[in-house]
Amino acid sequence: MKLSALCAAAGIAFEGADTEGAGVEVTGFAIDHRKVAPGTVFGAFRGARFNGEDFIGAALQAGAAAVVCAEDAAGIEAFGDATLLTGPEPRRLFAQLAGAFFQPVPATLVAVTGTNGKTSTVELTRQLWRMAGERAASIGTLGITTSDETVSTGLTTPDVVTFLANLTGLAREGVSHVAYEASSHGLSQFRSEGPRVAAGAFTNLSRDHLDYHETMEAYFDAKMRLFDEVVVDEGTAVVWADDPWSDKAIARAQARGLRLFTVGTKGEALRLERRTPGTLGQQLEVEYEGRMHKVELPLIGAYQAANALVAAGLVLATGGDAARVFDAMKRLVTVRGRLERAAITGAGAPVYVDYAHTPDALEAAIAALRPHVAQAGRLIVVFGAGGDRDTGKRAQMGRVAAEGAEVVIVTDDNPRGEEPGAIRAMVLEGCAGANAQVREIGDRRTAIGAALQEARGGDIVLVAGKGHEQGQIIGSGEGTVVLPFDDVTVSREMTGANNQEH
Ligand SMILES: CC(=O)N[C@H]1[C@@H](OP(=O)(O)OP(=O)(O)OC[C@H]2O[C@@H](n3ccc(=O)[nH]c3=O)[C@H](O)[C@@H]2O)O[C@H](CO)[C@@H](O)[C@@H]1O[C@H](C)C(=O)N[C@@H](C)C(=O)N[C@H](CCC(=O)O)C(=O)O
Ligand SMILES: Nc1ncnc2c1ncn2[C@@H]1O[C@H](COP(=O)(O)OP(=O)(O)OP(=O)(O)O)[C@@H](O)[C@H]1O
Ligand SMILES: N[C@H](CCC[C@H](N)C(=O)O)C(=O)O
Ligand SMILES: [Mg+2]
Repeated sequence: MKLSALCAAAGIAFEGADTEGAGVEVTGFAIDHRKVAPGTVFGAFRGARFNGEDFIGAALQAGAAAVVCAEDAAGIEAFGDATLLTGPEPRRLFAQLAGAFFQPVPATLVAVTGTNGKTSTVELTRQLWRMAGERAASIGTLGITTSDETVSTGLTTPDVVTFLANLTGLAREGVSHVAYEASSHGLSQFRSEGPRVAAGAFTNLSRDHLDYHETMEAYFDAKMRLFDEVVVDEGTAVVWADDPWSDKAIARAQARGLRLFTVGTKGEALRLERRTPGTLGQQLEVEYEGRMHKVELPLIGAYQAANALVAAGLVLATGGDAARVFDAMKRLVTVRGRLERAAITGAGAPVYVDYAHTPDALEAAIAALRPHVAQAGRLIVVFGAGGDRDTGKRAQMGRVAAEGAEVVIVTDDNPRGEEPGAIRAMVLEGCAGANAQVREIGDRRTAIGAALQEARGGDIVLVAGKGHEQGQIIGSGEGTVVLPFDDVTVSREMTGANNQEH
Protein backbone atom coordinates (compact mmCIF):
# COMPACT_ATOMS: atom_id res chain seq x y z
CA MET A 1 0.00 0.00 0.00
CA LYS A 2 1.32 3.46 -0.86
CA LEU A 3 2.10 5.83 2.00
CA SER A 4 -0.39 8.46 0.77
CA ALA A 5 -3.17 5.84 0.54
CA LEU A 6 -2.33 4.59 4.04
CA CYS A 7 -2.58 8.12 5.45
CA ALA A 8 -5.90 8.61 3.69
CA ALA A 9 -7.21 5.32 5.08
CA ALA A 10 -6.10 6.31 8.59
CA GLY A 11 -7.65 9.78 8.24
CA ILE A 12 -4.26 11.45 8.64
CA ALA A 13 -3.56 14.65 6.71
CA PHE A 14 -0.51 14.04 4.54
CA GLU A 15 1.15 17.25 3.49
CA GLY A 16 3.56 15.88 0.93
CA ALA A 17 0.88 14.37 -1.35
CA ASP A 18 2.75 15.29 -4.52
CA THR A 19 6.23 14.41 -3.25
CA GLU A 20 8.24 11.32 -4.03
CA GLY A 21 7.53 9.97 -0.52
CA ALA A 22 3.80 9.73 -1.21
CA GLY A 23 4.32 7.07 -3.84
CA VAL A 24 6.56 4.86 -1.70
CA GLU A 25 5.24 1.39 -1.11
CA VAL A 26 5.00 0.65 2.63
CA THR A 27 6.20 -2.85 3.48
CA GLY A 28 5.91 -2.90 7.27
CA PHE A 29 6.12 -1.06 10.59
CA ALA A 30 8.79 -1.01 13.33
CA ILE A 31 9.38 0.77 16.63
CA ASP A 32 12.89 -0.65 16.96
CA HIS A 33 15.35 0.69 14.38
CA ARG A 34 17.03 -2.71 14.23
CA LYS A 35 13.88 -4.11 12.66
CA VAL A 36 13.69 -1.52 9.87
CA ALA A 37 13.88 -2.85 6.29
CA PRO A 38 13.35 -0.96 3.03
CA GLY A 39 9.80 0.40 3.00
CA THR A 40 9.26 0.20 6.77
CA VAL A 41 7.54 3.04 8.63
CA PHE A 42 9.67 3.70 11.74
CA GLY A 43 8.09 5.05 14.95
CA ALA A 44 10.64 7.06 16.95
CA PHE A 45 9.42 7.42 20.52
CA ARG A 46 10.83 8.77 23.75
CA GLY A 47 10.96 5.84 26.16
CA ALA A 48 11.99 5.09 29.71
CA ARG A 49 15.46 3.87 28.76
CA PHE A 50 16.13 5.22 25.25
CA ASN A 51 15.06 8.06 23.04
CA GLY A 52 13.94 6.45 19.79
CA GLU A 53 14.65 9.77 18.05
CA ASP A 54 18.36 8.99 18.38
CA PHE A 55 17.85 6.15 15.89
CA ILE A 56 16.04 8.11 13.14
CA GLY A 57 19.24 8.49 11.10
CA ALA A 58 19.99 4.78 11.29
CA ALA A 59 16.39 3.91 10.38
CA LEU A 60 16.51 6.13 7.29
CA GLN A 61 19.79 4.57 6.27
CA ALA A 62 18.18 1.16 6.54
CA GLY A 63 15.54 2.29 4.05
CA ALA A 64 12.67 3.53 6.23
CA ALA A 65 9.85 4.83 3.98
CA ALA A 66 8.77 7.35 6.62
CA VAL A 67 9.37 8.24 10.24
CA VAL A 68 6.65 9.03 12.76
CA CYS A 69 8.01 11.30 15.50
CA ALA A 70 7.42 14.39 17.62
CA GLU A 71 7.43 17.81 15.93
CA ASP A 72 10.49 18.75 17.96
CA ALA A 73 12.34 15.41 17.59
CA ALA A 74 16.05 15.54 18.31
CA GLY A 75 18.02 16.59 15.21
CA ILE A 76 14.87 16.78 13.06
CA GLU A 77 16.33 19.59 10.89
CA ALA A 78 18.92 17.17 9.53
CA PHE A 79 16.26 14.88 8.04
CA GLY A 80 14.64 17.52 5.81
CA ASP A 81 14.46 15.29 2.73
CA ALA A 82 12.94 12.32 4.50
CA THR A 83 9.20 11.80 4.89
CA LEU A 84 8.42 12.72 8.47
CA LEU A 85 4.97 12.40 9.93
CA THR A 86 4.76 14.44 13.10
CA GLY A 87 2.15 15.16 15.70
CA PRO A 88 1.79 15.98 19.38
CA GLU A 89 1.31 12.29 20.25
CA PRO A 90 3.48 10.30 17.83
CA ARG A 91 2.64 6.93 19.42
CA ARG A 92 -1.05 7.49 18.65
CA LEU A 93 -0.29 8.65 15.11
CA PHE A 94 1.87 5.58 14.52
CA ALA A 95 -0.85 3.26 15.85
CA GLN A 96 -3.48 4.83 13.57
CA LEU A 97 -1.26 4.39 10.54
CA ALA A 98 -0.28 0.86 11.48
CA GLY A 99 -3.95 0.08 12.13
CA ALA A 100 -4.70 0.97 8.50
CA PHE A 101 -1.85 -1.27 7.30
CA PHE A 102 -2.48 -4.38 9.38
CA GLN A 103 -5.72 -5.59 7.82
CA PRO A 104 -7.93 -7.56 8.13
CA VAL A 105 -8.49 -7.81 11.89
CA PRO A 106 -11.05 -9.94 13.75
CA ALA A 107 -14.52 -8.40 13.54
CA THR A 108 -15.23 -8.43 17.28
CA LEU A 109 -12.56 -7.03 19.56
CA VAL A 110 -12.96 -6.35 23.30
CA ALA A 111 -10.44 -5.16 25.89
CA VAL A 112 -10.16 -5.61 29.67
CA THR A 113 -8.41 -3.28 32.09
CA GLY A 114 -8.08 -3.22 35.89
CA THR A 115 -5.39 -4.06 38.43
CA ASN A 116 -6.41 -7.69 38.90
CA GLY A 117 -8.47 -10.08 36.83
CA LYS A 118 -7.51 -9.05 33.29
CA THR A 119 -5.89 -12.35 32.29
CA SER A 120 -8.67 -14.38 33.89
CA THR A 121 -11.41 -12.31 32.27
CA VAL A 122 -9.99 -12.35 28.73
CA GLU A 123 -9.39 -16.10 28.98
CA LEU A 124 -12.91 -16.79 30.33
CA THR A 125 -14.36 -14.56 27.58
CA ARG A 126 -12.47 -16.61 24.99
CA GLN A 127 -13.85 -19.83 26.50
CA LEU A 128 -17.44 -18.52 26.48
CA TRP A 129 -17.17 -17.46 22.83
CA ARG A 130 -15.65 -20.80 21.86
CA MET A 131 -18.49 -22.69 23.56
CA ALA A 132 -20.92 -20.54 21.56
CA GLY A 133 -19.24 -21.83 18.40
CA GLU A 134 -17.13 -18.76 17.59
CA ARG A 135 -13.47 -18.86 16.51
CA ALA A 136 -11.98 -16.91 19.41
CA ALA A 137 -8.61 -15.91 20.86
CA SER A 138 -7.30 -14.05 23.88
CA ILE A 139 -4.19 -11.88 24.13
CA GLY A 140 -2.52 -11.09 27.45
CA THR A 141 -0.08 -12.17 30.14
CA LEU A 142 -0.40 -15.83 29.15
CA GLY A 143 0.37 -14.96 25.52
CA ILE A 144 -1.81 -15.36 22.47
CA THR A 145 -4.25 -18.18 23.14
CA THR A 146 -6.44 -19.93 20.59
CA SER A 147 -8.22 -23.28 20.84
CA ASP A 148 -5.04 -24.91 19.54
CA GLU A 149 -2.14 -23.25 21.34
CA THR A 150 -0.70 -20.46 23.48
CA VAL A 151 2.23 -18.42 22.15
CA SER A 152 4.04 -16.14 24.60
CA THR A 153 4.78 -12.48 23.74
CA GLY A 154 6.63 -11.56 26.95
CA LEU A 155 4.34 -8.65 27.83
CA THR A 156 0.72 -8.40 29.00
CA THR A 157 -0.15 -5.95 26.24
CA PRO A 158 2.38 -6.60 23.47
CA ASP A 159 4.04 -3.69 21.66
CA VAL A 160 1.85 -2.09 18.99
CA VAL A 161 3.49 -3.80 15.99
CA THR A 162 3.40 -7.27 17.59
CA PHE A 163 -0.20 -6.67 18.65
CA LEU A 164 -1.50 -5.55 15.27
CA ALA A 165 0.52 -8.08 13.27
CA ASN A 166 -0.87 -10.87 15.44
CA LEU A 167 -4.44 -9.59 15.09
CA THR A 168 -4.06 -9.77 11.33
CA GLY A 169 -2.54 -13.24 11.60
CA LEU A 170 -5.47 -14.40 13.72
CA ALA A 171 -8.02 -12.89 11.32
CA ARG A 172 -6.33 -14.71 8.40
CA GLU A 173 -6.62 -17.97 10.34
CA GLY A 174 -10.35 -17.34 10.64
CA VAL A 175 -10.51 -15.98 14.20
CA SER A 176 -13.45 -13.58 14.46
CA HIS A 177 -13.49 -12.77 18.20
CA VAL A 178 -10.58 -11.50 20.32
CA ALA A 179 -10.44 -10.40 23.96
CA TYR A 180 -7.21 -8.66 24.98
CA GLU A 181 -5.68 -7.29 28.17
CA ALA A 182 -5.16 -3.55 28.18
CA SER A 183 -2.50 -3.00 30.84
CA SER A 184 -1.96 0.51 32.17
CA HIS A 185 1.51 0.52 30.57
CA GLY A 186 -0.02 -0.61 27.29
CA LEU A 187 -2.72 2.05 27.41
CA SER A 188 -0.34 4.86 28.28
CA GLN A 189 2.00 3.79 25.46
CA PHE A 190 -0.81 3.42 22.84
CA ARG A 191 0.16 -0.23 22.31
CA SER A 192 -3.27 -1.43 21.21
CA GLU A 193 -4.71 1.52 19.32
CA GLY A 194 -5.92 1.33 15.75
CA PRO A 195 -8.58 -1.36 15.32
CA ARG A 196 -12.20 -0.95 16.40
CA VAL A 197 -12.74 -2.04 19.99
CA ALA A 198 -16.44 -2.79 20.49
CA ALA A 199 -16.42 -3.05 24.29
CA GLY A 200 -14.07 -2.39 27.17
CA ALA A 201 -14.27 -3.80 30.70
CA PHE A 202 -13.03 -2.45 34.02
CA THR A 203 -12.49 -5.05 36.76
CA ASN A 204 -11.09 -3.14 39.76
CA LEU A 205 -8.32 -0.81 40.89
CA SER A 206 -5.90 -1.21 43.77
CA ARG A 207 -2.26 -0.60 44.47
CA ASP A 208 0.26 -1.73 41.82
CA HIS A 209 2.78 -0.19 39.42
CA LEU A 210 3.19 3.03 41.40
CA ASP A 211 6.86 2.91 40.39
CA TYR A 212 5.63 3.82 36.88
CA HIS A 213 2.47 5.87 37.47
CA GLU A 214 3.45 7.46 40.83
CA THR A 215 -0.09 8.17 42.11
CA MET A 216 -3.30 6.13 42.19
CA GLU A 217 -5.06 8.93 40.27
CA ALA A 218 -2.48 8.83 37.46
CA TYR A 219 -2.73 5.02 37.43
CA PHE A 220 -6.54 5.22 37.19
CA ASP A 221 -6.31 7.85 34.44
CA ALA A 222 -4.00 5.61 32.42
CA LYS A 223 -6.55 2.79 32.67
CA MET A 224 -9.44 5.09 31.80
CA ARG A 225 -7.96 5.86 28.38
CA LEU A 226 -9.77 2.63 27.52
CA PHE A 227 -13.16 4.32 28.01
CA ASP A 228 -12.05 7.84 27.07
CA GLU A 229 -10.47 6.96 23.74
CA VAL A 230 -9.94 3.31 22.84
CA VAL A 231 -13.48 1.89 22.76
CA VAL A 232 -15.44 3.09 19.67
CA ASP A 233 -18.02 5.87 20.01
CA GLU A 234 -21.05 3.58 19.99
CA GLY A 235 -19.25 0.95 22.10
CA THR A 236 -20.01 -0.52 25.52
CA ALA A 237 -18.32 -0.10 28.89
CA VAL A 238 -18.69 -3.23 31.03
CA VAL A 239 -17.96 -2.24 34.63
CA TRP A 240 -17.62 -4.45 37.71
CA ALA A 241 -19.79 -2.31 39.99
CA ASP A 242 -18.63 -3.54 43.43
CA ASP A 243 -15.16 -1.99 43.53
CA PRO A 244 -14.37 1.25 45.39
CA TRP A 245 -13.28 2.78 42.03
CA SER A 246 -16.31 1.55 40.07
CA ASP A 247 -18.37 4.73 40.37
CA LYS A 248 -15.51 6.78 38.98
CA ALA A 249 -15.13 4.35 36.08
CA ILE A 250 -18.88 4.53 35.43
CA ALA A 251 -18.73 8.33 35.41
CA ARG A 252 -15.92 8.23 32.82
CA ALA A 253 -17.89 5.89 30.56
CA GLN A 254 -20.96 8.10 30.87
CA ALA A 255 -18.98 11.26 30.14
CA ARG A 256 -17.80 9.63 26.90
CA GLY A 257 -21.38 8.58 26.05
CA LEU A 258 -20.65 4.83 25.95
CA ARG A 259 -23.40 2.28 26.52
CA LEU A 260 -23.09 1.18 30.15
CA PHE A 261 -23.27 -2.47 31.25
CA THR A 262 -22.69 -2.84 35.01
CA VAL A 263 -22.06 -6.20 36.67
CA GLY A 264 -21.99 -7.34 40.32
CA THR A 265 -24.16 -7.16 43.42
CA LYS A 266 -24.51 -3.46 42.57
CA GLY A 267 -24.75 -4.20 38.85
CA GLU A 268 -27.79 -3.07 36.91
CA ALA A 269 -27.31 -5.02 33.68
CA LEU A 270 -26.13 -8.28 35.22
CA ARG A 271 -26.95 -8.40 38.92
CA LEU A 272 -25.38 -10.98 41.22
CA GLU A 273 -28.19 -11.76 43.70
CA ARG A 274 -26.61 -14.66 45.56
CA ARG A 275 -23.32 -16.56 45.66
CA THR A 276 -23.14 -19.92 47.43
CA PRO A 277 -19.66 -21.47 47.73
CA GLY A 278 -19.46 -25.25 47.23
CA THR A 279 -16.57 -27.68 47.56
CA LEU A 280 -15.25 -27.52 44.00
CA GLY A 281 -17.19 -24.55 42.71
CA GLN A 282 -20.02 -22.17 43.53
CA GLN A 283 -23.59 -21.43 42.62
CA LEU A 284 -24.46 -17.98 41.33
CA GLU A 285 -27.93 -16.54 41.03
CA VAL A 286 -27.94 -13.70 38.54
CA GLU A 287 -30.61 -11.45 37.13
CA TYR A 288 -30.39 -10.44 33.49
CA GLU A 289 -33.08 -8.58 31.55
CA GLY A 290 -35.67 -9.28 34.25
CA ARG A 291 -35.03 -13.05 34.46
CA MET A 292 -33.20 -15.03 37.14
CA HIS A 293 -30.58 -17.54 36.06
CA LYS A 294 -28.88 -20.18 38.24
CA VAL A 295 -25.29 -20.75 37.22
CA GLU A 296 -23.16 -23.62 38.55
CA LEU A 297 -19.69 -22.14 38.22
CA PRO A 298 -16.95 -24.79 38.50
CA LEU A 299 -14.42 -22.26 39.89
CA ILE A 300 -13.98 -21.30 43.55
CA GLY A 301 -13.68 -17.86 45.14
CA ALA A 302 -15.57 -14.57 44.93
CA TYR A 303 -12.90 -13.12 42.67
CA GLN A 304 -13.35 -15.87 40.06
CA ALA A 305 -17.11 -15.32 40.12
CA ALA A 306 -16.48 -11.61 39.47
CA ASN A 307 -14.20 -12.33 36.52
CA ALA A 308 -16.58 -14.91 35.03
CA LEU A 309 -19.48 -12.44 35.28
CA VAL A 310 -17.49 -9.63 33.65
CA ALA A 311 -16.56 -12.09 30.88
CA ALA A 312 -20.26 -12.95 30.48
CA GLY A 313 -20.97 -9.20 30.36
CA LEU A 314 -18.51 -8.73 27.49
CA VAL A 315 -20.04 -11.62 25.53
CA LEU A 316 -23.59 -10.36 26.13
CA ALA A 317 -22.62 -6.77 25.30
CA THR A 318 -21.26 -7.88 21.93
CA GLY A 319 -24.33 -9.82 20.88
CA GLY A 320 -24.01 -13.14 22.74
CA ASP A 321 -27.14 -15.18 23.44
CA ALA A 322 -28.02 -15.09 27.17
CA ALA A 323 -29.26 -18.69 27.54
CA ARG A 324 -26.12 -20.01 25.85
CA VAL A 325 -23.81 -17.81 27.89
CA PHE A 326 -25.26 -18.86 31.26
CA ASP A 327 -25.24 -22.50 30.22
CA ALA A 328 -21.64 -22.31 29.01
CA MET A 329 -20.49 -20.87 32.36
CA LYS A 330 -20.97 -24.37 33.83
CA ARG A 331 -18.20 -25.65 31.62
CA LEU A 332 -15.57 -22.96 32.18
CA VAL A 333 -12.17 -24.38 33.07
CA THR A 334 -9.54 -23.02 35.46
CA VAL A 335 -7.22 -20.37 34.04
CA ARG A 336 -3.57 -21.43 34.24
CA GLY A 337 -2.01 -20.32 37.55
CA ARG A 338 -5.20 -18.72 38.93
CA LEU A 339 -6.25 -20.76 42.01
CA GLU A 340 -4.96 -23.80 40.16
CA ARG A 341 -4.91 -26.94 42.31
CA ALA A 342 -1.39 -28.18 41.77
CA ALA A 343 -1.13 -31.13 44.16
CA ILE A 344 -2.43 -32.82 47.30
CA THR A 345 0.17 -33.52 49.97
CA GLY A 346 0.65 -36.93 51.53
CA ALA A 347 -1.23 -35.66 54.57
CA GLY A 348 -4.16 -34.70 52.34
CA ALA A 349 -3.73 -30.92 52.17
CA PRO A 350 -4.50 -29.35 48.77
CA VAL A 351 -1.84 -27.01 47.30
CA TYR A 352 -3.09 -24.07 45.23
CA VAL A 353 -0.95 -21.91 42.94
CA ASP A 354 -2.18 -18.36 42.36
CA TYR A 355 -0.77 -15.31 40.56
CA ALA A 356 -1.60 -12.89 43.42
CA HIS A 357 1.19 -10.27 43.32
CA THR A 358 -0.62 -7.27 44.78
CA PRO A 359 -2.07 -6.76 48.29
CA ASP A 360 -5.62 -6.81 46.95
CA ALA A 361 -5.05 -9.99 44.94
CA LEU A 362 -3.45 -11.77 47.89
CA GLU A 363 -6.40 -10.83 50.06
CA ALA A 364 -8.79 -12.12 47.36
CA ALA A 365 -6.89 -15.42 46.99
CA ILE A 366 -6.83 -15.96 50.76
CA ALA A 367 -10.54 -15.15 51.01
CA ALA A 368 -11.26 -17.61 48.18
CA LEU A 369 -9.55 -20.46 50.00
CA ARG A 370 -10.66 -19.69 53.58
CA PRO A 371 -14.10 -21.39 53.26
CA HIS A 372 -12.31 -24.57 52.17
CA VAL A 373 -9.99 -24.77 55.20
CA ALA A 374 -11.27 -27.21 57.85
CA GLN A 375 -12.47 -25.69 61.13
CA ALA A 376 -9.34 -26.67 63.00
CA GLY A 377 -7.20 -26.39 59.86
CA ARG A 378 -4.71 -23.73 58.85
CA LEU A 379 -3.97 -21.69 55.74
CA ILE A 380 -0.26 -21.79 54.91
CA VAL A 381 0.84 -19.06 52.49
CA VAL A 382 4.17 -19.01 50.64
CA PHE A 383 4.95 -15.81 48.72
CA GLY A 384 7.38 -12.95 48.07
CA ALA A 385 7.45 -9.82 45.94
CA GLY A 386 9.08 -9.01 42.61
CA GLY A 387 12.20 -6.85 42.39
CA ASP A 388 12.41 -3.60 40.34
CA ARG A 389 8.70 -3.07 40.82
CA ASP A 390 6.55 -0.97 43.15
CA THR A 391 8.23 -1.22 46.57
CA GLY A 392 5.31 0.22 48.57
CA LYS A 393 3.14 -2.84 47.94
CA ARG A 394 5.55 -5.22 49.71
CA ALA A 395 4.74 -4.45 53.35
CA GLN A 396 1.04 -4.29 52.47
CA MET A 397 1.26 -7.79 51.00
CA GLY A 398 3.02 -8.94 54.18
CA ARG A 399 0.25 -7.51 56.33
CA VAL A 400 -2.56 -9.03 54.27
CA ALA A 401 -0.91 -12.47 54.45
CA ALA A 402 -0.11 -12.33 58.17
CA GLU A 403 -3.64 -11.19 58.99
CA GLY A 404 -5.34 -13.73 56.71
CA ALA A 405 -3.28 -16.89 57.18
CA GLU A 406 -2.10 -18.97 60.13
CA VAL A 407 1.35 -19.73 58.70
CA VAL A 408 3.30 -17.38 56.42
CA ILE A 409 6.53 -18.29 54.65
CA VAL A 410 8.18 -15.28 53.02
CA THR A 411 10.34 -16.30 50.08
CA ASP A 412 11.74 -14.92 46.80
CA ASP A 413 9.62 -14.04 43.77
CA ASN A 414 11.55 -12.60 40.79
CA PRO A 415 14.34 -10.63 42.50
CA ARG A 416 15.43 -9.02 39.18
CA GLY A 417 18.04 -6.32 39.89
CA GLU A 418 17.46 -6.13 43.66
CA GLU A 419 19.05 -7.88 46.60
CA PRO A 420 16.48 -10.61 47.44
CA GLY A 421 17.05 -10.35 51.21
CA ALA A 422 16.16 -6.65 51.12
CA ILE A 423 12.87 -7.39 49.31
CA ARG A 424 11.99 -10.08 51.88
CA ALA A 425 12.80 -7.67 54.71
CA MET A 426 10.26 -5.18 53.33
CA VAL A 427 7.60 -7.91 53.12
CA LEU A 428 8.45 -9.15 56.64
CA GLU A 429 8.07 -5.63 58.02
CA GLY A 430 4.40 -5.80 57.04
CA CYS A 431 3.96 -9.21 58.75
CA ALA A 432 5.01 -7.86 62.14
CA GLY A 433 2.39 -7.69 64.87
CA ALA A 434 -0.09 -10.16 63.37
CA ASN A 435 -0.86 -13.53 64.95
CA ALA A 436 0.41 -15.70 62.13
CA GLN A 437 3.49 -17.83 62.54
CA VAL A 438 5.98 -16.18 60.14
CA ARG A 439 9.15 -17.70 58.64
CA GLU A 440 11.68 -16.53 56.09
CA ILE A 441 13.11 -19.01 53.57
CA GLY A 442 14.75 -17.29 50.58
CA ASP A 443 15.03 -20.26 48.23
CA ARG A 444 11.57 -20.70 46.70
CA ARG A 445 11.80 -24.47 46.21
CA THR A 446 12.89 -24.97 49.82
CA ALA A 447 10.09 -22.66 50.99
CA ILE A 448 7.46 -24.61 49.05
CA GLY A 449 8.90 -27.86 50.43
CA ALA A 450 8.72 -26.51 53.98
CA ALA A 451 5.07 -25.50 53.51
CA LEU A 452 4.15 -28.95 52.19
CA GLN A 453 5.97 -30.61 55.07
CA GLU A 454 4.17 -28.38 57.55
CA ALA A 455 0.68 -29.05 56.13
CA ARG A 456 -1.64 -31.48 57.93
CA GLY A 457 -5.00 -32.86 56.82
CA GLY A 458 -7.56 -30.01 56.86
CA ASP A 459 -4.90 -27.40 56.03
CA ILE A 460 -4.53 -25.65 52.67
CA VAL A 461 -1.29 -24.40 51.10
CA LEU A 462 -1.33 -21.31 48.88
CA VAL A 463 1.77 -20.63 46.76
CA ALA A 464 1.26 -17.08 45.52
CA GLY A 465 2.88 -14.56 43.18
CA LYS A 466 4.14 -16.45 40.13
CA GLY A 467 1.08 -18.35 38.86
CA HIS A 468 1.79 -19.55 35.31
CA GLU A 469 5.34 -18.13 35.16
CA GLN A 470 7.94 -20.59 33.91
CA GLY A 471 11.08 -18.94 35.22
CA GLN A 472 12.61 -17.00 38.08
CA ILE A 473 14.20 -13.74 36.89
CA ILE A 474 17.48 -12.96 38.65
CA GLY A 475 19.63 -9.92 37.88
CA SER A 476 19.02 -7.12 35.41
CA GLY A 477 20.29 -5.84 32.08
CA GLU A 478 22.99 -7.90 30.41
CA GLY A 479 23.46 -10.01 33.53
CA THR A 480 19.84 -11.24 33.69
CA VAL A 481 19.36 -14.97 34.09
CA VAL A 482 16.01 -16.75 34.03
CA LEU A 483 16.16 -20.00 35.99
CA PRO A 484 13.48 -22.50 34.96
CA PHE A 485 10.87 -22.46 37.73
CA ASP A 486 7.19 -23.35 37.76
CA ASP A 487 5.28 -23.26 41.07
CA VAL A 488 2.90 -26.02 39.89
CA THR A 489 5.71 -28.40 38.86
CA VAL A 490 7.76 -27.65 41.97
CA SER A 491 4.71 -28.22 44.20
CA ARG A 492 4.19 -31.61 42.55
CA GLU A 493 7.84 -32.54 42.81
CA MET A 494 8.06 -31.52 46.45
CA THR A 495 4.83 -33.40 47.23
CA GLY A 496 6.46 -36.53 45.83
CA ALA A 497 9.65 -35.88 47.77
CA ASN A 498 7.77 -35.32 51.03
CA ASN A 499 5.65 -38.43 50.49
CA GLN A 500 8.79 -40.54 50.11
CA GLU A 501 10.17 -39.16 53.36
CA HIS A 502 7.02 -40.14 55.27
C1 LIG B 1 8.33 0.62 31.08
C2 LIG B 1 7.85 -0.04 29.83
O1 LIG B 1 6.69 -0.33 29.72
N1 LIG B 1 8.75 -0.30 28.88
C3 LIG B 1 8.37 -0.91 27.62
C4 LIG B 1 8.47 0.12 26.51
O2 LIG B 1 9.69 0.71 26.59
P1 LIG B 1 9.92 2.23 26.23
O3 LIG B 1 8.92 2.76 25.23
O4 LIG B 1 10.11 2.99 27.47
O5 LIG B 1 11.21 1.98 25.35
P2 LIG B 1 12.78 2.17 25.58
O6 LIG B 1 13.38 0.84 25.79
O7 LIG B 1 13.11 3.29 26.50
O8 LIG B 1 13.15 2.65 24.08
C5 LIG B 1 12.51 3.77 23.44
C6 LIG B 1 12.26 3.46 22.01
O9 LIG B 1 13.52 3.31 21.34
C7 LIG B 1 13.51 2.14 20.57
N2 LIG B 1 14.89 1.66 20.46
C8 LIG B 1 15.60 1.34 21.59
C9 LIG B 1 16.89 0.87 21.48
C10 LIG B 1 17.48 0.71 20.20
O10 LIG B 1 18.65 0.30 20.02
N3 LIG B 1 16.74 1.05 19.11
C11 LIG B 1 15.47 1.50 19.20
O11 LIG B 1 14.85 1.77 18.18
C12 LIG B 1 12.58 1.20 21.33
O12 LIG B 1 12.07 0.21 20.50
C13 LIG B 1 11.52 2.15 21.83
O13 LIG B 1 10.50 2.32 20.88
O14 LIG B 1 8.32 -0.47 25.25
C14 LIG B 1 9.25 -1.53 24.97
C15 LIG B 1 9.02 -1.99 23.54
O15 LIG B 1 7.70 -2.41 23.38
C16 LIG B 1 9.03 -2.66 25.97
O16 LIG B 1 9.92 -3.72 25.73
C17 LIG B 1 9.25 -2.12 27.38
O17 LIG B 1 8.85 -3.13 28.29
C18 LIG B 1 9.71 -3.38 29.40
C19 LIG B 1 10.73 -4.43 29.01
C20 LIG B 1 8.86 -3.86 30.60
O18 LIG B 1 9.36 -4.52 31.49
N4 LIG B 1 7.59 -3.53 30.65
C21 LIG B 1 6.68 -3.92 31.73
C22 LIG B 1 6.80 -3.04 32.96
C23 LIG B 1 5.27 -3.78 31.18
O19 LIG B 1 5.03 -3.19 30.14
N5 LIG B 1 4.30 -4.35 31.89
C24 LIG B 1 2.94 -4.20 31.48
C25 LIG B 1 2.00 -4.40 32.65
C26 LIG B 1 1.97 -5.75 33.31
C27 LIG B 1 0.84 -5.82 34.34
O20 LIG B 1 -0.32 -5.56 34.00
O21 LIG B 1 1.10 -6.13 35.50
C28 LIG B 1 2.61 -5.15 30.32
O22 LIG B 1 1.69 -4.81 29.55
O23 LIG B 1 3.27 -6.19 30.17
N1 LIG C 1 -11.52 -9.71 40.24
C1 LIG C 1 -10.49 -9.83 41.07
N2 LIG C 1 -10.48 -9.20 42.29
C2 LIG C 1 -9.44 -9.31 43.12
N3 LIG C 1 -8.36 -10.09 42.89
C3 LIG C 1 -8.32 -10.76 41.72
C4 LIG C 1 -9.36 -10.65 40.76
N4 LIG C 1 -9.04 -11.40 39.70
C5 LIG C 1 -7.85 -11.95 39.96
N5 LIG C 1 -7.41 -11.57 41.18
C6 LIG C 1 -6.10 -11.92 41.79
O1 LIG C 1 -5.11 -11.43 40.92
C7 LIG C 1 -4.30 -12.49 40.43
C8 LIG C 1 -3.97 -12.24 39.00
O2 LIG C 1 -5.13 -12.43 38.24
P1 LIG C 1 -5.09 -12.14 36.69
O3 LIG C 1 -3.86 -12.73 36.14
O4 LIG C 1 -6.37 -12.52 36.10
O5 LIG C 1 -4.95 -10.55 36.74
P2 LIG C 1 -4.21 -9.53 35.77
O6 LIG C 1 -4.98 -8.26 35.90
O7 LIG C 1 -4.15 -10.11 34.41
O8 LIG C 1 -2.75 -9.38 36.35
P3 LIG C 1 -1.45 -8.71 35.58
O9 LIG C 1 -1.54 -7.25 35.88
O10 LIG C 1 -0.26 -9.32 36.17
O11 LIG C 1 -1.57 -8.98 34.12
C9 LIG C 1 -5.10 -13.76 40.66
O12 LIG C 1 -4.24 -14.85 40.75
C10 LIG C 1 -5.84 -13.42 41.94
O13 LIG C 1 -5.03 -13.61 43.06
N1 LIG D 1 3.05 -8.07 35.10
C1 LIG D 1 3.46 -7.98 36.48
C2 LIG D 1 3.76 -9.37 36.94
C3 LIG D 1 4.32 -9.50 38.34
C4 LIG D 1 4.55 -10.91 38.71
C5 LIG D 1 5.43 -11.13 39.90
N2 LIG D 1 5.82 -12.49 39.87
C6 LIG D 1 6.64 -10.21 39.87
O1 LIG D 1 7.64 -10.59 39.28
O2 LIG D 1 6.58 -9.14 40.45
C7 LIG D 1 4.64 -7.05 36.60
O3 LIG D 1 5.51 -7.08 35.74
O4 LIG D 1 4.66 -6.27 37.54
MG1 LIG E 1 -2.55 -10.29 33.22
